[in-house]
Amino acid sequence: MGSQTQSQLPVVNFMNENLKQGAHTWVSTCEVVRSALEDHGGFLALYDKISLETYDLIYNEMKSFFDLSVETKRRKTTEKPIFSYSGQRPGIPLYESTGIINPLSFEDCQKYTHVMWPKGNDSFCESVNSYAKQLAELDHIVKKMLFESYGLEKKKFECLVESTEYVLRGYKYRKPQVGESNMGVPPHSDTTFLTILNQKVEGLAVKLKDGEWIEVGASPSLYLVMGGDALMVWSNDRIAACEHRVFTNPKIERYSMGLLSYATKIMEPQEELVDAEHPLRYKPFDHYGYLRFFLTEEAIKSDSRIKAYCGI
Ligand SMILES: O=C(O)CCC(=O)C(=O)O
Ligand SMILES: [Fe+2]
Repeated sequence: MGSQTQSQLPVVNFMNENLKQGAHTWVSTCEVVRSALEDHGGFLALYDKISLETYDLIYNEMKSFFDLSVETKRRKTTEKPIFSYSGQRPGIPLYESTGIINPLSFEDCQKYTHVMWPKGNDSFCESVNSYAKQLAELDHIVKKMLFESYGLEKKKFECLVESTEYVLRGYKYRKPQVGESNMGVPPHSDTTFLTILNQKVEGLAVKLKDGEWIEVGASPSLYLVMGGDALMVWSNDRIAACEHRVFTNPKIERYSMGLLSYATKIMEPQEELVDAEHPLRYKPFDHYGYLRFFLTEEAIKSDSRIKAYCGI
């Protein structure tokens, strides 16, 4: 056998008791998080704050959502672009997903639940809210580490958190029919600032910087953390959005969950990340403007939608 090394996506352990701000492990983990994002646009997180009970509940509740009629699932829940239900799309026929906006607010979870189940569905509402709250803790730690690793002020981190809008997305992929491809979602990067994904069933793969595709495992404590297009702008291209794709297992339906973050305020590349080696690459960025631009003809025919929208 040759001594060929296999490329890997970094794995960061967030279950470590020493992972408290200021501790030795905290500082070294900040560096691992930043270099993984800079090198590959993402990493795997081991995170056990979400109990098995919450994990089972959220996937059961999401199954009950996807079991609703298409007409019900398509009910309008928001005016915002790309945040609502998506399914039965010709290019990706196996794929369905729904987004719950601001899932950290119990009231907003209730509003969403009420549209889908006018007579109420407390267990859906409670599961969404508690799952999102627990997953947002991981999102906060990752962002805090990234800010610290770049030496940015705590105040800047707090501003970002304040201007963040979360969307909790549930995904379902039906089994392909005979003769149908098992492609779930083709290679793409997300429009988010950060995306955190967990999958109940395998199928997700990530492209490393050397071009190799790496399969992500399925486990209740395993999360894929990925930078999206907004993180590219924020980091002035030091972090490239993570390319990923989904192939389904032809024998089983696939479910996954994601916590996606967006910026509600105009975002600019961090001035500390602009220097002679990294000249300013983006104009101030309106995340919701970008989401509206994303599906226009101009965006679709461009080489890079984010560069076409606000690149310099
Ligand atoms: O199903 C998944 O795990 C990820 C789906 C995805 O990447 C997307 O919808 O952007
Ligand atoms: Fe994606």
